[in-house]
Amino acid sequence: MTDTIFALASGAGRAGVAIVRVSGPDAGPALAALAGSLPEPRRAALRSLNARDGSLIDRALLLWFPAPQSFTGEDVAEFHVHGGPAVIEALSEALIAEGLRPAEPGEFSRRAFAHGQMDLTEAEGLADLIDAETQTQRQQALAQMGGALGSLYGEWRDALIDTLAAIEGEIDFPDEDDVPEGLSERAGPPLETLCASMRAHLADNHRGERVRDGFTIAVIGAPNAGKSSFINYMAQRDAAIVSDIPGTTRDIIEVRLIRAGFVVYMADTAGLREASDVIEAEGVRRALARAESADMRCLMIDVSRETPDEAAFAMLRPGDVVLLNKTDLASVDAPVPEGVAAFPVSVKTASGLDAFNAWLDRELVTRLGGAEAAPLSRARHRELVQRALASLEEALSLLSSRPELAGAEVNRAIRALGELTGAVDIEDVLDRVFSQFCIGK
Ligand SMILES: Nc1nc2c(ncn2[C@@H]2O[C@H](COP(=O)(O)OP(=O)(O)OP(=O)(O)O)[C@@H](O)[C@H]2O)c(=O)[nH]1
Ligand SMILES: [K+]
Ligand SMILES: [Mg+2]
Repeated sequence: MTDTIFALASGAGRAGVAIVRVSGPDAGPALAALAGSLPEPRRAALRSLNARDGSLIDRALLLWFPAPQSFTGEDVAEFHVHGGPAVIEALSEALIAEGLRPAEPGEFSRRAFAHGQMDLTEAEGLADLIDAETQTQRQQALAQMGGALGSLYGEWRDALIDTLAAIEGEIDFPDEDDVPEGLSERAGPPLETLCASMRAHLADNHRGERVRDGFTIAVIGAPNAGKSSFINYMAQRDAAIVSDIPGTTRDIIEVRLIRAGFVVYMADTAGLREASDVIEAEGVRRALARAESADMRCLMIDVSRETPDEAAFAMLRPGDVVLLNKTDLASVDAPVPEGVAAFPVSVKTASGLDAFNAWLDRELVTRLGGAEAAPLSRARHRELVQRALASLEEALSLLSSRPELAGAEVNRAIRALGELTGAVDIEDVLDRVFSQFCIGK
């Protein structure tokens, strides 16, 4: 017997209205117990809510969605009450008295998924939409919630099931005359086509994941170059300690920015030099690791003290940027590596920073923008598509020599695609996906 669950579906805190959502077989009886009787399905009704002892909880607007026409596919009731913490507490107590229990994170969406109201990628899109803080995140989440990604993966999976049938037919009823060439001719081209589609799907420069999770920039350079001063300027607050003592920053200090409609995480790092103690050495190690993993490196150079050198530039990749800082103290005309942008700036006077910011915004739009929302938005999707692709490449190489092994590889790919949409029921995958939701979703 399924539990009946409830949760605050609107935001916590004081508000004009709070919505408490209930889902499960006892939703109707609980609603009737509190409101006196069930309102008409899908029509708002204003009623008094009373606790078991007859005391008034609140006057509320009620909605009753009998299964299956509801968000979860179960019987669902919605209580629109006044949004004070005491009202919500009293209503929660009354619902618990009716035998209901508070929902776990993501439990409503998980039930919707279990009742076929949405596939896994759509559920993820819904979670992303609720978390969306930028317009690009919102557009991407809406596209995914609309089923764009799920239907693509579903089409791939259907095509593979057909191909698998062809391969298995060949294994079970080998035609002496045309094995193995016949199979390669029939199953080869569709597999090649699918591999090409998957490769194209993966070759998106991680655009969707960057939009969803943020674009990362590591600010690196020698001690006292002005990295922390720069981070503070970008964040418009004193996020990192600035001092004239070289080696001030040891830990990585990350600030979150919204630029050109994209979430950007900019990391201040320890100045790079021969460390004077173990703590600084750890700071330098972390700085180098962050520089390695970031989407962009921003090398800061104090032009009043250093001439830019090969060793510092060696950390940069095309698309990275050099800030030639402290131009209020000295002027500079240094060559930078091919493909790397450079800006003479003074963090102290803010000179040159507008030009840098304009460049950064343009870069973000070029790298992450696009006429259409990127379909692939999570590392989970990328890993599974990669897994499916690897199996299909293996299958292609085995098709003519070992069709039964090729069939097993195609099966693996089908399973990976099934994991993407939730077509194959894997409890731990579902646990992982839905536990990232917050309560009330
Ligand atoms: N004149 C001048 N001084 C600057 C400028 N930018 C930063 N400074 C100064 O340079 C010194 C070092 O600045 P920080 O921001 O702490 O440098 P950092 O690169 O973070 O240093 P570490 O954390 O020690 O690696 C401070 O005294 C800053 O006030 C600038 O554009 N012009
Ligand atoms: K410093
Ligand atoms: Mg610093």
